[in-house]
Amino acid sequence: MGHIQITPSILNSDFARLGEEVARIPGADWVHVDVMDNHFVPNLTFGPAMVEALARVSPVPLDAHLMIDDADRNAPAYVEAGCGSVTFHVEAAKAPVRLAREIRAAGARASMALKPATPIEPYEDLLAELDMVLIMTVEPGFGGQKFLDLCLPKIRRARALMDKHGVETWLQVDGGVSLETIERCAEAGADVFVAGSAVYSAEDPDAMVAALRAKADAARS
Ligand SMILES: O=C(CO)[C@@H](O)[C@H](O)COP(=O)(O)O
Ligand SMILES: [Co+2]
Repeated sequence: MGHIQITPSILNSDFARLGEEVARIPGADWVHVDVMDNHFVPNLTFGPAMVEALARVSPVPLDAHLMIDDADRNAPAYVEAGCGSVTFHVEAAKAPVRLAREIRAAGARASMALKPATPIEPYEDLLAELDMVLIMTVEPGFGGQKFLDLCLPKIRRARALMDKHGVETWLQVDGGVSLETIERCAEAGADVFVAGSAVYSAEDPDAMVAALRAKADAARS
């Protein structure tokens, strides 16, 4: 299991001041950018040009979460835009192994996301091809939703499969992660934590990043 990492989502930040919003979280490990196309999910956010502009000013690397159809064709643009990590949804990819290899070859970390109803077991043999697996703990599309406890067993099963195969793949959780829920995720085996509304509704977002990290670290020991 890797060290604890916190990746705040800018989905609930002020889109009119994105450069300033990312400057408020210098203590984060990554900035999580939720890319939505109004097809894979019923919401629309950023495209590659916007992400490229953000990558130029962000104090930490970008962790792109692509909630878009036809991931095979559309994901490589986000590596080119300067993201350090690119996550595609397996439900939107026709050839996930080829896509993961393409993302890695282009110089980014390759990651695969699963919606709450998508099982991890069919993808056991893909783990070595991936730098990270993202387990959604809400239905993708919007920030500020309630954490789904029903996803915790899948986090445990994913960690067990990673241990069984001896891979270094990170395990990210995304959706409803807060001071109330992060310990449960860390105990289940997650090591990378997305937090959107918890960070950007806090008076001091960087202090919230530190508080989330401390809770996850404590849950580990
Ligand atoms: O991918 C998504 C939503 O689809 C997430 O990244 C959320 O935007 C995180 O926000 P909170 O649930 O933490 O408010
Ligand atoms: Co996300």
